[in-house]
Amino acid sequence: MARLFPILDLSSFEQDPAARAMFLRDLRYAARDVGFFYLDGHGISLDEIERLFELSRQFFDLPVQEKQRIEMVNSSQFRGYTRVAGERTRGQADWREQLDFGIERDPVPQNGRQPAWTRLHGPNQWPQALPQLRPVILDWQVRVAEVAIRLLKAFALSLEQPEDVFEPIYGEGANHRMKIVRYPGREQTDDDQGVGAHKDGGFLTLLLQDNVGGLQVEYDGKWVDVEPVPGTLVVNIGELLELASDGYLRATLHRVVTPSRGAERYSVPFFFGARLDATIPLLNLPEELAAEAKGPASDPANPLFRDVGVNVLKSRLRSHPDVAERHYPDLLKAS
Ligand SMILES: O=C(O)CCC(=O)C(=O)O
Ligand SMILES: [Fe+2]
Repeated sequence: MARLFPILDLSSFEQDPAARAMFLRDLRYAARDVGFFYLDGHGISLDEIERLFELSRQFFDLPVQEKQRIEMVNSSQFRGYTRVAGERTRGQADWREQLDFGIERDPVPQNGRQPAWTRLHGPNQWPQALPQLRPVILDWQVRVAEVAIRLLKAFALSLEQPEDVFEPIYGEGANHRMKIVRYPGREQTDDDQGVGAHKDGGFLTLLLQDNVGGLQVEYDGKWVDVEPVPGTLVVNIGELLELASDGYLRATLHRVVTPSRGAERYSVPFFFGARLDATIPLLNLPEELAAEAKGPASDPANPLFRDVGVNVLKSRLRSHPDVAERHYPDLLKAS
């Protein structure tokens, strides 16, 4: 049976013109028809992958008090630890624990005149009890951001745009977020919802999953398993790339089902986003592609803004109401 989610080899994009043309064609179909595919040939080694999983396991094995010392609610940048059921998707608790990171930088001093999203810049929270985690995460951020940029260039070409058409969104300080995630097994909950059905809000998501399985994508009205393929990253399109391509590229609904009894699942989603001060470009597609573009999906419950910072802050406030209440009460009052 043909695979619904193809495996694309990014290294063939950097080879001879024939291999490159084939890669671009496959990429366009994969991203348009299902919006999900596996990426191989990305240059990240199995050792790097294993090291990251090993440190994730060590982090989640820490005593709960250690994890709570860096709870996300301490951070106006939405960085840090979220306990099981601490995050919500469409109002329902997600049965997973996670540690969120963004770009490590100083906060922007506030004088009340900057846009609210400037408060999203700032430091991460690192676990004191596991100092080895920090260099591994910082390294992963660099490695995967590079892959995302190579891939965005390929997306641009596959849409018959100049290779650097997305440069304004990632040049000089792209913005991204990532997290390490643990889904506990069925013996700890009756709930199926590891994470509820959603689309990703950024540009591109590059996900590392272990070999347990549970990620599902909605295709043709059914939920289809994204089986683990060792060494690959699972790539999916975010809503802002869908918006930029006038719906030619699809942001697809996906979810994670709670692992079976006695199992647990680890994953590392990396959300490549645009600079917070960017405005999403609207691509001018050639006629034959424009004819196939469906227009971005519009969901009245989830309006999309072309101003990236506004969009990112909107979705962070919605996912983490405790952070919103502690650090953004001014915005909650206004809305
Ligand atoms: O853990 C996964 O496999 C996917 C998680 C996910 O979709 C997300 O965090 O946006
Ligand atoms: Fe997702």
